[in-house]
Amino acid sequence: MKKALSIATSDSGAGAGIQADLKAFLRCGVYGTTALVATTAQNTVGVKDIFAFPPEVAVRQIEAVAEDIGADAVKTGMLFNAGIISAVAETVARLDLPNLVVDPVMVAESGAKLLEDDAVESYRRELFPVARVITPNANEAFALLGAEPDEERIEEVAIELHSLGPENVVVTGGHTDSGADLLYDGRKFTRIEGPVHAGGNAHGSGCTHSSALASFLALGLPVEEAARRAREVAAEAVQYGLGEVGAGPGPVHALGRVLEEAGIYQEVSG
Ligand SMILES: Nc1ncnc2c1ncn2[C@@H]1O[C@H](COP(=O)(O)OP(=O)(O)OP(=O)(O)O)[C@@H](O)[C@H]1O
Ligand SMILES: Cc1ncc(CO)c(N)n1
Repeated sequence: MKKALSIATSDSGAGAGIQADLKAFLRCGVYGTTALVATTAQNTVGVKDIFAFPPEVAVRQIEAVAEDIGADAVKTGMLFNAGIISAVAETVARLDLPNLVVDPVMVAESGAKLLEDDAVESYRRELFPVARVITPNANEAFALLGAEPDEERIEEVAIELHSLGPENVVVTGGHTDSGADLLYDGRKFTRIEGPVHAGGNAHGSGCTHSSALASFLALGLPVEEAARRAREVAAEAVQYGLGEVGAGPGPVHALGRVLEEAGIYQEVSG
């Protein structure tokens, strides 16, 4: 079985964060491991508290996973501060871990800030240069460049982000009118279209997408095919989103369709 490592933060409500990552890994058929860098006291309504661990906590977990289990791909989610981002970048490079997908999580669906202001520079200088793919959503793509959101300029922004060093940029479009993701590989743009599911139970869609992308890279797919399949998995997780869980936007359900096809969806979700 191929393996994927998530370096990210806990969401106590388990819709996003490291919990969403493990569900997405399972959905995609890879063995998921985790390095927890911080924890949130969070539910579907909002983020009440954030507790970050010292960077060494991340380093030791990544080393433990790498020396025994290994990783065919790695994804990073919420890393919260500059110290953690630097430590993760150094460790992933030192251990030569392949297929790094960086999801530069900045703001929660509920509006809470999930990244300290001075940490943006660490993403730009330290983590993006070692990434195979970065997956900002449209708002994050502009914020990473200190620019105001303007959908007309999305291609320019992808080019500018690519110049910071990642091999590929996927700007996710969950919050745009078209709902399309945009891949830029340094030469050409590819629009990744697909169904848009209304309903608003999309808490964790970004985490699910970046984990699915890492999974498909771990399985050996080329980036474009991995990005297409990742959008399908994320969209399907939104389609099966669990409105009945919590009072806020419900968590995505990465395994919804798989459970339905197995005939056990009602027992689990009903
Ligand atoms: N309503 C939707 N219908 C179909 N696909 C969606 C929908 N919302 C998001 N997606 C897909 O989910 C993936 C993540 O996109 P999005 O832009 O929402 O990420 P994000 O904003 O980082 O997520 P999060 O809200 O978890 O932080 C993308 O592939 C996107 O196309
Ligand atoms: C822990 C965590 N990671 C990522 C997100 C982004 O959705 C979130 N809300 N919480």
